[in-house]
Amino acid sequence: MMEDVLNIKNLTKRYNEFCLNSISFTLRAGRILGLLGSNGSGKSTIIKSIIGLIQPDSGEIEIFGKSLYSDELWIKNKIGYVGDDFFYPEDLTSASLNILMGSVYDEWESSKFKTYLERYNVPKKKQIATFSKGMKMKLSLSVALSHNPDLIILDEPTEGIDTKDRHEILRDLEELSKNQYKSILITTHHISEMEHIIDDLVIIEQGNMIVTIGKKELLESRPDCTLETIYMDLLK
Ligand SMILES: Nc1ncnc2c1ncn2[C@@H]1O[C@H](COP(=O)(O)OP(=O)(O)OP(=O)(O)O)[C@@H](O)[C@H]1O
Repeated sequence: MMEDVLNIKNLTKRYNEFCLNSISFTLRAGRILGLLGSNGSGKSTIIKSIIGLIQPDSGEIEIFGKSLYSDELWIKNKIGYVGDDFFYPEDLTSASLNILMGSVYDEWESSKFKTYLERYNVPKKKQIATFSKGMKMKLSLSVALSHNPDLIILDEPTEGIDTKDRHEILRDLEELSKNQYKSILITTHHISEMEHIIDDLVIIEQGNMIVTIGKKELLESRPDCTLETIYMDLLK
């Protein structure tokens, strides 16, 4: 039986006019799960709840069979996260960040970080404060992939990144899941670009769960359609 890496049960969070309404899904080991939904449907709210950046009103979040709050430090080491929030000290360079991260993460791999910086064309000696949006995203991704996380959580990780590097990143994610058995939760608005790497889907709309399903099963239900077409139809 495949191991459950992430188990979300009845996750609920209410803001004034928005309600994330009892969301449940599972991410299994070695799989890539695409979390899809329109702008404002609640994807980042789910992701920020999983990594503990926001406090949900109710529901359960289990990571590797443990409650999110039971062993926060252990779980933080196990998760690589990239989102629109940038946490790193901007007066540093990528090279000095490499040293700092060695004291933050138990399994920091300095040489792996250097390899990612080179592969994604991230400057090493430039001050992070002067980085472009795309450079910051690629730096966050390089950090997230360099401390040996078993669960990788990516909130629109290819936003603002040029075509060549986007393809490089998608290839790396596929390799991490297929060859290294890492589990990946990813949100995107670029379904056709991600289609080939995604194994499972969770589709939400206005805070409500539409479907959680395997990609293969979904494509087989509409043999002549692309994932994007099926997705658009589901939102109607
Ligand atoms: N701190 C907050 N206070 C009040 N409302 C919020 C807050 N954060 C998010 N929301 C609202 O919650 C809803 C869901 O937002 P969320 O960022 O989760 O959507 P999303 O699916 O990630 O959107 P996008 O695709 O545009 O990134 C939106 O209506 C948003 O305005």
